[in-house]
Amino acid sequence: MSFHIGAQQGQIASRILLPGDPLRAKYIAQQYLTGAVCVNKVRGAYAYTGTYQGKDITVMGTGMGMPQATIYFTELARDYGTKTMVRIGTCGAWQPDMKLMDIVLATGACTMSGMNRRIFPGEFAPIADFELLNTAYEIAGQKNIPVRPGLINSLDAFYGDKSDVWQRYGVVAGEMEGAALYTVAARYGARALTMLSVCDSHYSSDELTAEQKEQSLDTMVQIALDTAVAF
Ligand SMILES: O=P(O)(O)O[C@H]1O[C@H](CO)[C@@H](O)[C@H]1O
Ligand SMILES: O=c1cc[nH]c(=O)[nH]1
Repeated sequence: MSFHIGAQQGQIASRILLPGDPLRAKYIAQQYLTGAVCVNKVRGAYAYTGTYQGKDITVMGTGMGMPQATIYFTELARDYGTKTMVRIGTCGAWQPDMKLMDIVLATGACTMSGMNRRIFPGEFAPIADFELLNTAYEIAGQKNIPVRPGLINSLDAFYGDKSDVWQRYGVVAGEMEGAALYTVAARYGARALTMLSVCDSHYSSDELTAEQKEQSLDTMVQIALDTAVAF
């Protein structure tokens, strides 16, 4: 057990998928994992461990925002020795040519979050692990699934006032955890990637429902599973 996770040592796999939504984790475990066992229920941050293509894998919900998610990222890497961490989140589209369900591979994460300055004593540049990123890109290509590699912005405030400066600098999406994942992974020697599915847009009123965010992100999930078990 760690301070916030009830799983015993050995019950968390070295590779893990990390949705924000714990019910997305439950859906993925039920749909894709063989022999899935729920290994954490503390605070509703459900974690399930099973196998995919014969390899151990865990999927765990980390909640919304960097203060909460950072607790889980840290305890998973530091206390359970997790080495391959793939966030599978939702995001807002920040470029006009993007639509619902488009998949982003976050090459790096801009952030103005206080969290990153508290984890690292300065201005760390949070970037994806290149091999993980490249593997996800290649797997998507093999499946003929278009993906958009690019910079994201990890925000503290979902409802903050928006500036268009990020869009002008080519940032493709906004979400709330990726920068912290990349920084924590660097701190503990894990590899990390953030993959995102577009659930709303700056340029239209289209948005996914809660149920769709839970149970219809299969295209991204399948790329993430195939990527994670390559490590
Ligand atoms: O769908 P998840 O993975 O939670 O990701 C995004 O959705 C939440 C906000 O609606 C934030 O956690 C944001 O990062
Ligand atoms: O616009 C959005 C959509 C999902 N998650 C975010 O953080 N922002």
